[in-house]
Amino acid sequence: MHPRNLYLIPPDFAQLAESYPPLKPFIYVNKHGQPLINFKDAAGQRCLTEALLHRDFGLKVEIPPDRLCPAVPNRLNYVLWIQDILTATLQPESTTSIAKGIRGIDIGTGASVIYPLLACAMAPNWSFVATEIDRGSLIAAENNIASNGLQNRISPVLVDPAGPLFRHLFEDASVFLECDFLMCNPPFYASKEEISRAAEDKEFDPSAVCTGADVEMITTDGEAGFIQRIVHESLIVGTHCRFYTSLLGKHSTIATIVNLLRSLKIDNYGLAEFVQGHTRRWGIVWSLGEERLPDTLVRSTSDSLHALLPLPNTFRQTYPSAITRSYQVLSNTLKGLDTLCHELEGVNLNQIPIVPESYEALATITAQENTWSRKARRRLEKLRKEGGTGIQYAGSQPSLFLTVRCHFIKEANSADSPSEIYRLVLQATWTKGKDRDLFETFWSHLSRKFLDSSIM
Ligand SMILES: C[S@@+](CC[C@H](N)C(=O)[O-])C[C@H]1O[C@@H](n2cnc3c(N)ncnc32)[C@H](O)[C@@H]1O
Repeated sequence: MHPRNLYLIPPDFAQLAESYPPLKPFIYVNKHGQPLINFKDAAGQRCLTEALLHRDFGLKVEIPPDRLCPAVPNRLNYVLWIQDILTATLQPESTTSIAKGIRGIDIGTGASVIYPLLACAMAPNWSFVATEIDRGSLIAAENNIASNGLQNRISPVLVDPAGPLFRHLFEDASVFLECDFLMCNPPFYASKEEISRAAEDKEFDPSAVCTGADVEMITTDGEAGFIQRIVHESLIVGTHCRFYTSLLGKHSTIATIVNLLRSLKIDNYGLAEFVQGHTRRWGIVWSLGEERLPDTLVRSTSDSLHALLPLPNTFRQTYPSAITRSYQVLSNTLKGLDTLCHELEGVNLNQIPIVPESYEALATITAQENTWSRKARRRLEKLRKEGGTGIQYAGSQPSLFLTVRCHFIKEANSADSPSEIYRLVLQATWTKGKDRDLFETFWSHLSRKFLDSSIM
């Protein structure tokens, strides 16, 4: 579960019913005296969702009995993950700054409008376009939006099931031209037969009754086909949307979508795993822009995803603590690459500081091109000898953005020296750019300089 999920500790149902009395009839006490809810009772499930949204988010929501009842804790995992992605990549110069607000699209919002309502309840500057093909669900969604006074922040849109999923929204200036993210909890199945098979295999939520109507659960090409359509439309919309995301309910879908992204040369993607009780879901995100996603958010540690993960955006190397000159090595290396822009914070050390863990040198670096390879340095040298002033980059955008951090970590030493020693950690994080080779060659150059200094 997401570490910021309110439901890391399961709710006390008796207390919840006190704050939302309509829940009381659905509570029973088990033989250990524990108040519980029967998740196989659809009315009880619905009332629980309404109670949690009411007590924890101040939302008034009515879910029609014949439509999908969303489980709040797992819907919250997905919203929190998107919040993390946006927080980690929000650039001051971003076209959709905090002042303008965060704008998202929810594909297939359902009667509960669960994602837009949760997100808007948590963040006052978020707004949504929420699409739906089912007129009944859309009417219920409109009522839920109005009950919460969110008509000016959530715009429900009825879309044609045979038409595009979202690309047309970008052609219609009355909706919007730019957005920060797209999210979707797609229909899982390709047919009724698949639903029956999944029920036999107990693939989904074995402990809860599924309240979804066919229109909500079934789509012609199934979950994978639906997300493939999102990928193909994202190629058309491009960077008008910063991050495309989707929830995945089937493990087999992950490889299908990752392979599609790889075949389209989209390397800026990531995967997360959300575990909630018996339910396991995955999140996929990709971007056609330059903002690189932090490994902590998109390189899930789950073994089952290992082969499908993107390449890392952070490299780390440790060195003997003898490199007290880390700041100096970093500073000299950066100065030596004269066309590179950098800002360096930290202090020059002559010895290991008294509190080594508190030491940190930080550099923010941008580069227009490779000035560190042997070939590039020879070229610059030649230009200089010919009397030129070096390469002029006036007005051109940097192609590489990264941060470098040096700090110390404590390590218990081996038996021959029981005392604790410190090692220096050099870490580089790629934050923006399209050219992985530029980042990786810079890292090789920098880490080699540190290695050379540690053996001197
Ligand atoms: C699994 S439900 C998710 C509902 C809600 N977002 C939630 O998480 O509880 C999928 C939803 O997508 C809708 N849907 C199916 N095809 C769609 C399409 N082409 N465009 C927009 N919505 C669609 C269904 O009607 C349904 O409401």
